[in-house]
Amino acid sequence: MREDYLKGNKEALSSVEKEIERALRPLSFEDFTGQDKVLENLQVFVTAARLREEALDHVLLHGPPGLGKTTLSNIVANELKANIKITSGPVLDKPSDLAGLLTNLQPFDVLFIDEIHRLNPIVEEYLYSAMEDYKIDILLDSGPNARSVQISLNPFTLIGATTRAGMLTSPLRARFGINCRLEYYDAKLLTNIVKRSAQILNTPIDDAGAFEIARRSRGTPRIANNLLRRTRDFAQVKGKGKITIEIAEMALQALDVDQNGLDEMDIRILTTIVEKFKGGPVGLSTIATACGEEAETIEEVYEPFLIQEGFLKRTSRGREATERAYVHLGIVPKYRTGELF
Ligand SMILES: Nc1ncnc2c1ncn2[C@@H]1O[C@H](COP(=O)(O)OP(=O)(O)OP(=O)(O)O)[C@@H](O)[C@H]1O
Ligand SMILES: [Mg+2]
Repeated sequence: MREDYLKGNKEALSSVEKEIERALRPLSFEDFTGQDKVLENLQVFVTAARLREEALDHVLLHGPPGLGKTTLSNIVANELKANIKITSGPVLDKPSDLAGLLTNLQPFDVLFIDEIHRLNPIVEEYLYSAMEDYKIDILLDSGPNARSVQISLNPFTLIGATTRAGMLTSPLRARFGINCRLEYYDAKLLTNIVKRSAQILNTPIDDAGAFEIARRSRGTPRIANNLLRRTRDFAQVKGKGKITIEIAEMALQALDVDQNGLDEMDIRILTTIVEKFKGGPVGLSTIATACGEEAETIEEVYEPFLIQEGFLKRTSRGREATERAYVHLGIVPKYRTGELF
């Protein structure tokens, strides 16, 4: 389930879990932990827009899954005291789908388009004039009577979220006045997030227990919250209800989350590169086939964290396992001779 969820397949969640996720989601800038720079900037831009009684400039949020893009979009709308309409790239099939949403926006509303890199090119082009001049062309009638009329929209803010900023076309990217990249969270920030969530879930937790979950959550609040919920189960069934370091360690081991927070697929990727491809360099699609995972998921979900933590290197010739990966896997680099790392 966790992989499904990380892939962005939110349908993989049961309704109870969706409910919990909603309860854990921060609603104001104040509630939101971390991403200080992004937050400070957004706060200034939101305040300025409100003072001038203008729509906030369009915002692009990008970064790996589960770091808070959707959460922040909702917060921005809240702080603007505006409504938010939520949709996603793959859902907007044709320009008329988008026109329907745009024409229903009230002044200064937020339109949130998730997975904006997956917009159909025709819809994307249609979005350009809406973003630039708050105007769109609508086609009336069809056949010989067809004519298009231009209509004005209320000023609005588009917030686009993507895990793949590199896949955005440059004309679309250029139309966002505010561009924010979310980074992985350090263990200290995640500890605060875990404690806050535990409090909302009415689960007692001590500092060491919270830190243990935090440092093994791949720098990602969504994973931290998921691990917290699973650990809570262990605390209830195997302990006395409180999450301690012993309970956290037991739960994380049972969940196959290792000491560095790497999970089974992370390990499979590293082991494959080391054992089947002599440590690399090896191409992404080859790794994907060997691991039985989609290349896109590896690139989007697993690789950024493995690179950031120094287990993997991306070179022009492909992916390479680093010395840290060998050490972590407990494997001596027997294939490599001469210039080691
Ligand atoms: N800074 C934060 N403080 C507290 N909780 C957070 C924070 N960021 C994210 N979360 C929690 O993590 C969960 C995932 O966040 P969110 O859905 O916003 O991620 P996302 O970046 O939109 O992910 P995806 O790319 O998969 O859509 C949320 O339910 C929220 O509760
Ligand atoms: Mg999201």
